[in-house]
Amino acid sequence: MPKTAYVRTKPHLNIGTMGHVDHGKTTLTAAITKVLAERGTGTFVPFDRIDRAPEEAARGITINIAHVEYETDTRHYAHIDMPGHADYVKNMVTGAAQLDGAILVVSALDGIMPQTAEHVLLARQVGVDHIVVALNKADGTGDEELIDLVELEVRDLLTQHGYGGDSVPVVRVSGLRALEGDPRWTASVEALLDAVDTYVPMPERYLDAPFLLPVENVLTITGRGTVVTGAVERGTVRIGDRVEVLGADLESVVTGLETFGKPMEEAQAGDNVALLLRGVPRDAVRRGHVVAAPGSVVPRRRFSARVYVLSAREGGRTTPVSSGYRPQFYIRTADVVGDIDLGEVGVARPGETVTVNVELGREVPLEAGLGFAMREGGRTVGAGTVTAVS
Ligand SMILES: Nc1nc2c(ncn2[C@@H]2O[C@H](COP(=O)(O)OP(=O)(O)OP(=O)(O)O)[C@@H](O)[C@H]2O)c(=O)[nH]1
Ligand SMILES: [Mg+2]
Repeated sequence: MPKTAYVRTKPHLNIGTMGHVDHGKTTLTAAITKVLAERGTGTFVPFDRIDRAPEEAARGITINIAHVEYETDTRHYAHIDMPGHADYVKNMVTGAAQLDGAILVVSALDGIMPQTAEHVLLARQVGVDHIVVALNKADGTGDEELIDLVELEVRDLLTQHGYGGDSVPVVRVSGLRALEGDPRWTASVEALLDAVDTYVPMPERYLDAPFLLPVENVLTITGRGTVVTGAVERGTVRIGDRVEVLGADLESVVTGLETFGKPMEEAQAGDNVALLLRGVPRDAVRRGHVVAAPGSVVPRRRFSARVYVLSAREGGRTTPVSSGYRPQFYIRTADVVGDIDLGEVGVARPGETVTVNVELGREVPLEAGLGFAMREGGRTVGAGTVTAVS
């Protein structure tokens, strides 16, 4: 049976759930789909369809990012549910790099925890401009004053990272009770969705720019070929278009185009899509590669940047970094090692902001203004913005 084509009736945005492990992101994601399925604008995706890898089920945590799709009255959303566990921050960054807005899930019982703060910092760095807060597990405490304190704490954290914490919507919800169908908490999830609809603006989409898509994932469809997925950063692409895969150093032709299993004629900036690429071996393409209009971007290795070195209190290093330091750089969906040159200053202490020159281990598409995070040994050690590419 032919699949039903995607019909673009509402503006499309990419959002997602982030926050500390076990604060209820996946439960809330399932609850959102349930509430909207009951309204008739979505399909219910149960918890175990979101955390569906055997290891996720066994350990009771999210490891991989998962995508679900739904509509509110005014918008079509792709929603990425991200892992909160400290070991999978890498996957969280890949998810966050595709978002137009994020739902920060904070357990009202626990308040801010290390990955709450780390995710806010990383979201800021990879270009998420709007956050809505879900104070989750609000069913679990009879103490409203305690929740008030958590709310103040979260607003403060957001302000520290440039999100204007005073004006960010903070909605008290219970994903679990909403999932169980409790009317009070179903209403709380509806209130959260209304906040997302009204607070997260439709971003400017650069439709006229040359096509560019950072690769999030690579799959094989037996008998058809290699598929890459991700959110289109700019431009448009149609079946039959020639594209270049930067990182794999090959050219190909788009022979299929889908969003959430629905075929489309043309994908445009913001769309979360799967591209079928002709003649591309599965092993040639990886997360972090970039699919682009041929010749439209020249990948580079060297750039200068302003970098903030996280303090120990923020989970960063306790000792200074000096020239020759080689952390991993998280740029769009890529993570690539890079060598830091601090010039005459020579060292940077935790808590300082410095100008650095970087030489990456491989070429990636770079441009001034691009944000990135630096990580080492499983923790985030710095956050920066590209100032010039050389
Ligand atoms: N009381 C209460 N418990 C909740 C609520 N939401 C989630 N939980 C419970 O909290 C635990 C963790 O929920 P998850 O949804 O897996 O949390 P998560 O944030 O997705 O966890 P990671 O993805 O591993 O970071 C589960 O036992 C849930 O049943 C809620 O609103 N109220
Ligand atoms: Mg989860």
